[in-house]
Amino acid sequence: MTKLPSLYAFPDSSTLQQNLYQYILQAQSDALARHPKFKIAVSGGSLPKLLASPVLLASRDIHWGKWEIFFADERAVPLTDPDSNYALLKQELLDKIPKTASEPTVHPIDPEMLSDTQDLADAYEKALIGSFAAKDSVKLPIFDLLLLGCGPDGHTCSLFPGHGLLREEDAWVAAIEDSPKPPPRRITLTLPVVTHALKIAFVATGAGKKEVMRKIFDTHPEAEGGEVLPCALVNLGAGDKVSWFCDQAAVEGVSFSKKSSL
Ligand SMILES: O=C(O)[C@H](O)[C@@H](O)[C@H](O)[C@H](O)COP(=O)(O)O
Repeated sequence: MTKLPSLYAFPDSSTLQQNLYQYILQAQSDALARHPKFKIAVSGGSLPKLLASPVLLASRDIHWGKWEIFFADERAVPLTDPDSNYALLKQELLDKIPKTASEPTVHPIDPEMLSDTQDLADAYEKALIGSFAAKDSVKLPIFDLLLLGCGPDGHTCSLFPGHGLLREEDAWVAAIEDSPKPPPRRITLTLPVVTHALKIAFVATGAGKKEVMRKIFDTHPEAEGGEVLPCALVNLGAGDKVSWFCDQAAVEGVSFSKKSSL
C-alpha cells in the first residue's frame, strides 16, 4: 500500500508555528544523532516568516551552529535584491537569531555568476557536492529536512506545472529561465533531490490555497495519465516522509482522509 503524506490543519498561525517548531526539533535531533550537521533547504515566499516563530527563536534546544542551510530555490538576482530568497531569509530569520547563539552555515548563491543561470546552478550544485558527497559516490544528496511552500498553481521550489524541468533526472540543481512566477530567471533543487530528502514539510496558509489543496489531495490525475501538479508529485514520490502544515482556510473543502488536527 502506498504510504500517504500527513496533512495537519491548525486553527491559527501561532498554533501552526508551535507544531512546526516541534517537528523541526525532532528532525534536528534525528539528524544530529546521525551526523554532525543538520542539513536543510528552505523556500522563499511566505515560509521564512512562518518559520521564524518566537518559539523557535527563543528556544535553547535549537543548535544553530549545527544548522547548514541551503536554498530550495533562488532567484538569479543580487543577494541584496528585494526578490532574493537569501535576503528574505536573512531579514526574517537569520538576523533574528540571538547574538549569543552560534551562527548557522548558510549557502547563498554565488552573486558573481548571475549572468548565466546554468553556471549559477552548476556552482550551487558544487556547493551541495561539497557538503554531501561527490556525485559519483552518491546518486543524490539526502537532506535532513526540506521546508517548502506551495504556490496557488501547485508549484514548489521553482518546479512549475507542466514544465520540462519536472523530468530532470541527472542534475541536483537546475536553471530555469522562464519561471511563470516572476522573476523568470532562477535555480531550483530538482524533483529527485526533493523526494530523496528524509523529511519534507510544506507550509500552506490562507484561503488562496484551498483550490490547489483540493487538486493536490482530492484528485488523482496520475490514475488517468493526466498532468500531476509539482506538489502532488512530491507527495507521490516521498509519501509518508511528507507533512503539510496548513491553516483551516487552506484546507477548507479538502476531504483527504489523513487530515488531522494534531
Ligand atoms: O522563490 C520562490 O518563489 C519560492 O520559493 C516559491 O516556491 C514559494 O515557496 C511558493 O511560491 C509559495 O509561496 P507562498 O508561500 O508565498 O505562497
